[in-house]
Formats: sequence, C-alpha cells, structure tokens
Amino acid sequence: MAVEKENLLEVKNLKKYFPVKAGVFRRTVGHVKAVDDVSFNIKSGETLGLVGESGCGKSTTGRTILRLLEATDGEVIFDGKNIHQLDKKDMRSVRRQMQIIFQDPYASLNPRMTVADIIGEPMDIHNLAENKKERNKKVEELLERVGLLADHMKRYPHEFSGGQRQRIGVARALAVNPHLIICDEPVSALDVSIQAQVINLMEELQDDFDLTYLFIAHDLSVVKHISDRIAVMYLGKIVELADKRELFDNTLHPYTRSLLSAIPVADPTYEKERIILEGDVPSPVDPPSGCRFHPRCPEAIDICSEVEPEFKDYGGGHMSACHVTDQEHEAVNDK
Ligand SMILES: Nc1ncnc2c1ncn2[C@@H]1O[C@H](COP(=O)(O)OP(=O)(O)OP(=O)(O)O)[C@@H](O)[C@H]1O
Repeated sequence: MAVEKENLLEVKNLKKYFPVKAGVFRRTVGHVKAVDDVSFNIKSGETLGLVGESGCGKSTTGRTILRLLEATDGEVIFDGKNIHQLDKKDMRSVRRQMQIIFQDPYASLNPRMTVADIIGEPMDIHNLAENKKERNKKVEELLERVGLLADHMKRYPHEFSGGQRQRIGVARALAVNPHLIICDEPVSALDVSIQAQVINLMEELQDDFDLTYLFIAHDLSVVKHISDRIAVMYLGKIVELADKRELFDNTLHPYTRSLLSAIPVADPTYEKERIILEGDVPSPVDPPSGCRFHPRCPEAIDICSEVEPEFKDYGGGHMSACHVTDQEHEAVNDK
C-alpha cells in the first residue's frame, strides 16, 4: 500500500491586502486585494503549479508564504509550525528550509559578486561550512550538480547566458539544503529551448535533494510537465485546483478552459477552438463591475454577478469556485 505523504506546507485563508493611498496626506482610500482568502497544501516531495495571468497575485502569494511580506490574515503552516507566529530566531531557522528562485536571472544575482560568493553567501549566513575551503568545495559540487563547471566559481554573473544564470540561482537556493523551493516564474525570462532544460534540471534535483516545489508561472504549458497538481489563480483567489491530469482532461472552471485553449498545439493539422477572454486583464487595483468574481468569464450566467461562488470539492480533491461548474455538475447528476 502506498504511504500517504505528509503536508509540508499548509496555506489557510491567506490574505495580503496592499493599501492604496491618495491625496496630499497620502490617506488610505482602499486596498488592493492581491491575495484574497487563498488555501491549499503541498505534500512533501510534491510540486504544486500556481498559474494565472499577470497581476493575479501569484508572486505576492509566494512572498507572503515565505514571510518576505507580512500577511494581512490567514495562516502558513510549514512542517507543522505556524510561521507567521515565529519570532526572529525561529524564523531564521525556518527560512533556511524555504528558498525562492526568482524570475529574472539578470536582476536577482549581484553583479559585483563572484559566483563563489553568490552561492556561498547563504552558507555563510547559516554557518553551514567550517571554513572557506569547505565552502568552496560545496560551491564546486553545486555548480557541477546544476550543469556548470567548478571553474565558473571565479567568474561574475555578466559572463553567463540567461539559462546559466538561472542555474546559478538554483545552486544558490540549494546551498542551504532547503525542503521547499518557491520557484517564481523561474523560466519565464528564458528562450523556450532553454526553458525545457531548466525545468528538466529542476525535476532531477527534486528527486536527488527530496525537494518540494511551489512552481509559479503565467502559462499552463510551463507547469504542465513539472506539476503533480495545479492551482489556477484569478484576481487574488484560487478558482480551480486539481491533479494535473484531472485539470487537463476534466476542466471544471470556464476560466481554466480559456487558459487551456491558449496553449499552442504542435500539430498544424489540428484546429483548436480558442476561447478568447474579452477585455483587459482585470486588476485587483480596480476590480471590474458587472460579474464581480470572474469578470471576463465567457460562460457567465446571471447568478455569477450576485453571489460569490464557493470553492468546493467536486470529487477526489478537484476543487472549483464557479456557478457554471455547479450547473454543469447538477445537469450530469440529473441524467
Ligand atoms: N508592494 C505592493 N504594493 C501595492 N500593490 C502591490 C504590491 N505588490 C503587488 N501589488 C499588486 O498586487 C497585485 C498582484 O501582484 P503580483 O505581482 O502578486 O501578481 P502576479 O500574478 O505575480 O503578476 P506577474 O506575473 O505580473 O508578476 C497587482 O495588482 C500588483 O499591482
């Protein structure tokens, strides 16, 4: 019998609201609900893909989990500890176990530091090497593990390509032996051919280092291969969450369907019906009127504008928040 893995991360009703200030006195006139009541969990060794269009709150979710931003409300339980309640000292030790890889490999590496110092710095902060020799030996091993050369440690970031820089970012994250890595669009800035190489590397490392990933991307095709489960985010909320296969084969939410229809298919004879999302990408800064919850949903019905849909389980952990899903589900059950 397969052993059920434990949750490494539990996010419960997480909220992050940013104040909107205006006028001469910079008074708070409202809030941007960047993350608005988000809940999910990730089991040890699992990859949860978090997808959604630009501005829907993916990065803010990742940063609030890591406590790089303080939460407005909600809980983040990591390895059994409520991390938003930890003091500085306990947070420091938890921080070693939770790392982040950023989108832009050009901006996220200090151009004045050698690769040895970029990767070695987190080891210094957490006292993970006895001396410089041991630290450099570990840096060499990490460089080789991410597909670079030990010799590269003496060089500076500008001497590398985008893909190589992202490998350096991955080595830096690995330097402190983390359990969880939040990958914040780690391949979005790279050429498509390089994207696949970096994703393959991250999959190999996951097995070797027993890593758990929250993998953020704006494109479903990017998270398709690496994820076990996928959460779709829209205007600060998760609107659908399911096992990867289930999400692709039995999509429940119209918004996810439209995202799926935008994935290109590598077959010129295959004609795919593209579901176009009308209007601009909605922003939590200025939430749209009309259907308040999923404003550009191509299948909205009257009730969609009136009552916020509940995020509920339609079987086997396939969650969706949508009145249309409800209607379709009822129709199938009535047959
Ligand atoms: N520090 C901040 N102050 C005010 N508003 C912010 C701040 N950070 C993010 N926001 C707003 O919160 C919303 C969510 O932003 P976030 O960067 O999390 O989205 P995202 O889905 O990661 O988008 P992208 O893929 O473009 O990075 C946006 O409307 C953004 O403008």
